[in-house]
Amino acid sequence: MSALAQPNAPRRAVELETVAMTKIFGSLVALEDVSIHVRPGTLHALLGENGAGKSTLVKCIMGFYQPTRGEVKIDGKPAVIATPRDAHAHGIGMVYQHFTLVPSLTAAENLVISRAHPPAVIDWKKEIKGLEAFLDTMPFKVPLTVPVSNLSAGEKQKLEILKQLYLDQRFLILDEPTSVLTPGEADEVLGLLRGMTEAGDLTILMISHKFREVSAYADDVTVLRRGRMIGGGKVGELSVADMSHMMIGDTKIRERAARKTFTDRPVVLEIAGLFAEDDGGIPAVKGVNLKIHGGEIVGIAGVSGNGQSTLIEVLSGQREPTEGQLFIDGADFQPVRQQMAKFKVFGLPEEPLKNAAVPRMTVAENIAFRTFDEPPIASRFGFMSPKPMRKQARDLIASYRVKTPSTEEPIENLSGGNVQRAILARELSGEVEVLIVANPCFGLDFASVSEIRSQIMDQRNRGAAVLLVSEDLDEILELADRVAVMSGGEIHYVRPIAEADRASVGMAMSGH
Ligand SMILES: Nc1ncnc2c1ncn2[C@@H]1O[C@H](COP(=O)(O)OP(=O)(O)OP(=O)(O)O)[C@@H](O)[C@H]1O
Repeated sequence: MSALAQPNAPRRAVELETVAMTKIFGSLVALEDVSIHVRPGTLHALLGENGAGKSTLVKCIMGFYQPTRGEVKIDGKPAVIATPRDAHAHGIGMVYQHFTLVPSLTAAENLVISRAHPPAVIDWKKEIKGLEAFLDTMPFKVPLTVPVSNLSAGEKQKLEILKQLYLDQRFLILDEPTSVLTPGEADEVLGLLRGMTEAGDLTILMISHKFREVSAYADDVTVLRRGRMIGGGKVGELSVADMSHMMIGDTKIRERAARKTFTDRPVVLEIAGLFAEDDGGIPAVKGVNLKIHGGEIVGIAGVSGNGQSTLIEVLSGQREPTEGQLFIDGADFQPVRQQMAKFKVFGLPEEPLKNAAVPRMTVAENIAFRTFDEPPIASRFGFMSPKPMRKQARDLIASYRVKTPSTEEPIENLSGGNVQRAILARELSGEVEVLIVANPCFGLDFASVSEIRSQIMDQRNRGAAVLLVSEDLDEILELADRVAVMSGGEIHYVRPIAEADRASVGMAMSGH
């Protein structure tokens, strides 16, 4: 039945259970006998370290994967979910970490085309009226007639959620829904969703790595570890320490080294008068000048979509600038492989599986990628030598706690967080003079966040010049020596960390 067919009789919150859900990939048991019960009208958090099986569980619920064993029950009855379409028919929808809206279309257009059977000829007057009536029943509002590309990240995320509600999905799976939002937006969105669950209009299963949000907004929690359900219960009866212990057991979290003081810090990386365009040929970086010293972390804060991605693409050689120059130690620098090796430039771009890995190649090959033509991996005659390569990969996998069945697994089969760890292992393990990282902890569990931030600080303390682009203001305030804010493709605000407070950085982020 279409969403608009019964505008006055929306579905109520759905109850969902998984019964002994098991998923085996080759020799890897990704999920084993996981039985969770998500009560109707509750917000249920799903916690677990990277690779614990959270995505596999929700993909089985959504019909992207067929479980090896086990079943899904909806409102107490076994449900056949062979495809995502079946899941939608049962009222189950999913909101992903990344946006799925068409940027050039308006919110209204996006909503109408998302219907399973949009009309061949659309009566926009009638549709807008219908949409306004629908929005009146919702706790969120978004502008209907503005192209989605002009909406803020918070508005886009609200629209993604609204789209599911418009399609009458009453069980929403949210995959780290707040990772692209500012803390204020995150509280607003979660608060409104919580209101809907309390009213009995919606049930939510939320994958999260943020204890603060779980404690503040979730009713119940389930914790997965190595594919098994390790614990859970009512959030009100569990402390953060209880939940983190369930997630990682007795694994020790590495303490961050203190910030070393340097007496002399020469300029290492200089960005001079840089201009660049985005994919659509629109100016995205407009005259950026920045000098980064050895032993210094400069954090670039900003709301996503203000030119940071384009800047990172230029610095990592993925995009040609239209104007401007880069220097390292005063010498002209072109970000091509040979010069990156010469100047010891390393980094982590956004979406590392796409931009920093060869998805079908093995974990060992991907970890060796930057060093495959150097001894001991390359032999004297230039052939790759698999034994030292595997040994090096095994050592790095162990020290960066990358979860993979073996060094020979295609890297695309690793969980998102583990791909990130594998690439960081490759990039941080050598001698680094310049480190350029974009959202290095995006999607990582708390133990890995702590580990990766420690590694970044270690490189700084060893004298590397670090450019850290992050949408997470807390990350910047925690790591950076200086804060720069990028807004509308320009950098106007640059302050030493001691003079930067959250309010003034926030103002600069919003373009003031
Ligand atoms: N298509 C696949 N083929 C082989 N192994 C897979 C596949 N998908 C997932 N895995 C493995 O299953 C395990 C669980 O992965 P999953 O993506 O469910 O973890 P996760 O808890 O969602 O992690 P993250 O927080 O990093 O997203 C991992 O070891 C992963 O490598």
